[in-house]
Amino acid sequence: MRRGNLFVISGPSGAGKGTLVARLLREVPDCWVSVSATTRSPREGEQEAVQYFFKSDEEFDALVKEDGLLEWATYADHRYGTPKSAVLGHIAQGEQVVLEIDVQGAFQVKDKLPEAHLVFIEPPSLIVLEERLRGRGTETDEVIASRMEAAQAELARKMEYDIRIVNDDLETATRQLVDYVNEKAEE
Ligand SMILES: Nc1nc2c(ncn2[C@@H]2O[C@H](COP(=O)(O)OP(=O)(O)O)[C@@H](O)[C@H]2O)c(=O)[nH]1
Ligand SMILES: Nc1ncnc2c1ncn2[C@@H]1O[C@H](COP(=O)(O)OP(=O)(O)O)[C@@H](O)[C@H]1O
Repeated sequence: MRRGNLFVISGPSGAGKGTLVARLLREVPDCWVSVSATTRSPREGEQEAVQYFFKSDEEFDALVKEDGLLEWATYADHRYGTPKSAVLGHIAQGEQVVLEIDVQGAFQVKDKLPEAHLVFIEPPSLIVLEERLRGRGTETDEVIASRMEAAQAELARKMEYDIRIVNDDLETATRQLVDYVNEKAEE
């Protein structure tokens, strides 16, 4: 059994985090991805406890109050947080635990668990990022504008991460992510 590790994956909305994490899961058998709690509404096709645990504001308040979250942050008018006990349990079982969370949350995790490995997924350019967000077809123009604004602030912190992966060619980016996780798991 390999030693358990924590990987935090951040990057602007539309950079390809979800796509890369899905591919990582297929390639690394001892990998487990945390499901976050959020106050945003489900998108078409999203299911409770699969993409997120969808919460009302009151339910999210209760999670914060009972110290049930490893970290939480407000992103584009909604709150998102990582359920703590599942994450710690899976690391203790020797798994490669992945959090797909925003930049604010990533540094909260690093403060609490300094051994966490921070991975930043970069788009090839802001133009490509906007094309991908539009191409995904899940957000209104207003939401896309607010995510493009958030992207600038996120990209400004990329040098604080342990590794940056530019998601231009999907195969190349997948390989870089899989190799990084396997390398750390074997250290
Ligand atoms: N801090 C924090 N951020 C999260 C969490 N879950 C998701 N996020 C981030 O919230 C942002 C918006 O996520 P989402 O609404 O699913 O949009 P998407 O990333 O464009 O698919 C992204 O940057 C996610 O990485 C969490 O538990 N904590
Ligand atoms: N390397 C890539 N080349 C082209 N399109 C991509 C690439 N990676 C992801 N995409 C597409 O870009 C969109 C955003 O990707 P997604 O994984 O949802 O981003 P995020 O989770 O970071 O918000 C999706 O439609 C996805 O299929």
